[in-house]
Amino acid sequence: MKKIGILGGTFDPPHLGHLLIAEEVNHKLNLDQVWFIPSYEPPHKEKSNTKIEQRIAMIETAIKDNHNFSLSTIEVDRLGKSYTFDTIKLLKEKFPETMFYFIIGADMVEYLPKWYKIDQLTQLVQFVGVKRPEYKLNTNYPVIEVDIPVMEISSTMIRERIANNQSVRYLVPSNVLELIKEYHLYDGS
Ligand SMILES: Nc1ncnc2c1ncn2[C@@H]1O[C@H](COP(=O)(O)OP(=O)(O)OP(=O)(O)O)[C@@H](O)[C@H]1O
Ligand SMILES: O=C(O)c1ccc[n+]([C@@H]2O[C@H](COP(=O)([O-])O)[C@@H](O)[C@H]2O)c1
Repeated sequence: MKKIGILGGTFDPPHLGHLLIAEEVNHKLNLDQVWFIPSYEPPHKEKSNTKIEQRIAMIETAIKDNHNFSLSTIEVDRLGKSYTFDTIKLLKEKFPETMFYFIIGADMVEYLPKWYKIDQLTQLVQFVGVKRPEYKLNTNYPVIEVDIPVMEISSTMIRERIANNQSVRYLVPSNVLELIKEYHLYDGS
């Protein structure tokens, strides 16, 4: 049976935290691949101001040098709110022989009780939780913990630093930074 990790997210923009958690989980759980799945419309937060094409382009460039990583546009193709239950159901139909591991940071672990059809979802997918500053990983839901070097990086932090004219070098991959500049993202222009 194939083992595929999924990192779902808004990726506005993708940063080194995303890449490191995908890499660590991929290695520690011996996965075949990790698929990055950008949400079209996040289920629980404001729709991103960044065009979906630009979020996709940033993910593609961020992951292109890692042959274990790939992009899936399954949620973008579906449009509407991107509930994980709908995505996993579709993936299980398309790939019945694959075991899916859904990777989430501790902020999302804390939020699990509010996920759409969470009790059914935990029957379909194995959640994998990773530490994140200021959030707790302990939960009553079945979540495997994978140890990672904890990183205080978020997309919010990247957007705020750019808006305040601070450097984000070494917080996002350099090719993502080039795209951020090309698209004039987050700088108020
Ligand atoms: N530094 C990090 N450490 C651990 N998990 C992270 C980190 N950054 C993001 N994640 C996890 O990656 C997934 C996708 O995150 P997302 O794309 O929303 O980024 P974010 O940094 O949380 O964004 P924002 O600040 O805009 O809310 C989520 O499960 C989130 O918990
Ligand atoms: O399905 C839900 O109810 C649900 C609620 C919160 C988050 N998620 C998913 O969790 C992933 C991380 O969310 P986010 O907002 O941090 O990008 C992303 O794939 C979301 O679609 C899913």
